[in-house]
Amino acid sequence: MGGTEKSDFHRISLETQALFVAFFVSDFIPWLGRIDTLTGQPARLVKNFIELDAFYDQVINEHMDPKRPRSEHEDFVDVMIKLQKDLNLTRDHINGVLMNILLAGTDTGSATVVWAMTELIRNPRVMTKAQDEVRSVVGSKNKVEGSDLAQLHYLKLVVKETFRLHSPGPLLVPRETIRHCTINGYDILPKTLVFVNAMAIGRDPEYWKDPDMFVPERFINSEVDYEGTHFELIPFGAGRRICPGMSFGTMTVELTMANLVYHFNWEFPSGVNKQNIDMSEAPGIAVHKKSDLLVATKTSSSDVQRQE
Ligand code: HEM
Repeated sequence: MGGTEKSDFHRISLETQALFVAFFVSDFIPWLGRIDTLTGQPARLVKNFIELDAFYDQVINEHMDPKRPRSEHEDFVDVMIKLQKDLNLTRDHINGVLMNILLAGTDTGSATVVWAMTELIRNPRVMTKAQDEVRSVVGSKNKVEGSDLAQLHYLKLVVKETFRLHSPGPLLVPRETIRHCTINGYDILPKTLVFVNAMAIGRDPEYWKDPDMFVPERFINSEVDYEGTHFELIPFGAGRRICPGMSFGTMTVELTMANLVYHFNWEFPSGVNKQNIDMSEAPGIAVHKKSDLLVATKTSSSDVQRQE
């Protein structure tokens, strides 16, 4: 993809994110749906989906062009085109997978990396421990690879603690009840739209000691994981709509974090410190840090090794 396409996609996906959390009167009072039409919300939705489809079409067309320069590795669009006949895939299938990966699979991971870096810089003890682990496992290889991840036990706890405290998709995907049920004494009628607040659950003092503290060690000797069976930690949801990209997403975050702490020493730039750093969240389907994380790098890992 060229530079222009990337920025085009960024613009379109920002609009998609905005639409996910936009206010539609008809969500609350269905018979007043005309107000949405008057404010132009449905037209905005349609325009956004047309733009998304056009973008995916362009990517697929480029991949089908026989004159396209071959890259060393196939990407997932190449693979799907190759498998199209064998698996009976239509263009809509490829388009749908592209949408899943590009919309559901990128923003969540990037938001997690920013929150994890923020917590590491606020907690130098944790940062040093993670750095020591990564640097001792990777040594002078100069790059953390996927195969190193199995040995990065502490780094994995750092990512897990980030998922608990900063669940990137805090309200999961909305559910609709199919029958009457009672939760905590509240009657929930059939066809009620239900939101599960994974972030609030991850910070619930009934289940977590010092819930607002960033302490990756809390998971040592704990059987709680985020794979959808321990309901106190559900950053990827649970049940049949659980995130299908959980392993891929976790691995991407772990690998990115491992390389960031391996290569650089990080600190706050002058004027910013643990007390005054802005930890507020921006509204959106994936919750990003509201203000950009400003950081300074001190030395690279190669400098560190040279000093040793
Ligand atoms: C750090 C990374 C990620 C996080 C935290 C995350 C989180 C979530 C959450 C909370 C849900 C809603 C689950 C529910 O309501 O029970 C979800 C759904 C989904 N995620 Fe992820 N996700 C991540 C990465 C990915 C990746 C890499 C992909 C694709 C390659 C992906 C694809 C999807 C899809 C397609 C759904 C909708 C599933 C459905 O509704 O049936 N996600 N994700």
